[in-house]
Amino acid sequence: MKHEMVFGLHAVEALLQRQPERVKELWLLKGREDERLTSITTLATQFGLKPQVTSRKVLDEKSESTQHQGVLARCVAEPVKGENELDELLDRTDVPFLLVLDGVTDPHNLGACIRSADAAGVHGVIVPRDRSAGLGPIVRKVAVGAAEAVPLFQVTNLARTLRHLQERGVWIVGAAGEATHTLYQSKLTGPLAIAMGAEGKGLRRLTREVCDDLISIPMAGEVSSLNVSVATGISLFEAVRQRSAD
Ligand SMILES: C[S@@+](CC[C@H](N)C(=O)[O-])C[C@H]1O[C@@H](n2cnc3c(N)ncnc32)[C@H](O)[C@@H]1O
Repeated sequence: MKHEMVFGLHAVEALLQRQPERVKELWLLKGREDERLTSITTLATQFGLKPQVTSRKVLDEKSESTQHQGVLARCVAEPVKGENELDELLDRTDVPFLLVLDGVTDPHNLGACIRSADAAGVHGVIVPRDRSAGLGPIVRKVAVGAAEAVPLFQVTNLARTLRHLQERGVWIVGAAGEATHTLYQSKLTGPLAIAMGAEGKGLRRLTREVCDDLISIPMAGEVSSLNVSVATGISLFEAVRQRSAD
């Protein structure tokens, strides 16, 4: 059975709240006492887990990071969700609201996008299997628990998946700085997927061609583009605004 490390206060707490059965070992930093750690200890104890108190050096080594915030869990790796699980989500969701990330490779950006997706009420995030950061410990830590809440679907051929979404009635809107009309002029109600491009290259040509609509976020200053996680937050919350007024 494959295992993975999850660290960070929010990520480990969310894991214990949502999927405690996956957690096999839990380490806490010696000498660190605060409300959050107490809550994690209480949750762990409820599920029969005995946290091991250890030094910063051991936590750094085990997590291969210094960003663990004094909390580290070893857990059974989650099976990767793909096209079939995405179809199941569509079957059970009346008005799907999806986020597509076309090759976001920086785990901090992916984590921040998942965090915004959770806050906006997105039902699922879709990424290409080969050209994206996976759900590693940094992504989970940056997503502060959202990675345990919002499903991530890793698909083999993104353009094919987008066409399949269209066949199932989902409207695909791509965000691209050079689009001639803006996010605020676009219709973001109904079954919807918003597609964002990669940090360097933006949306790939095939992805762009599949989109039903391309929108830009107006830029007033000198720089030509926003960070992808910032653009994701702006786009998702414009959709939330339109969807709640609908
Ligand atoms: C850092 S940008 C990529 C910039 C890239 N040079 C390009 O030409 O698209 C990453 C992604 O964020 C989104 N984005 C950033 N700024 C945007 C804007 N002003 N309007 C629409 N989308 C934007 C797009 O999806 C873009 O592909």
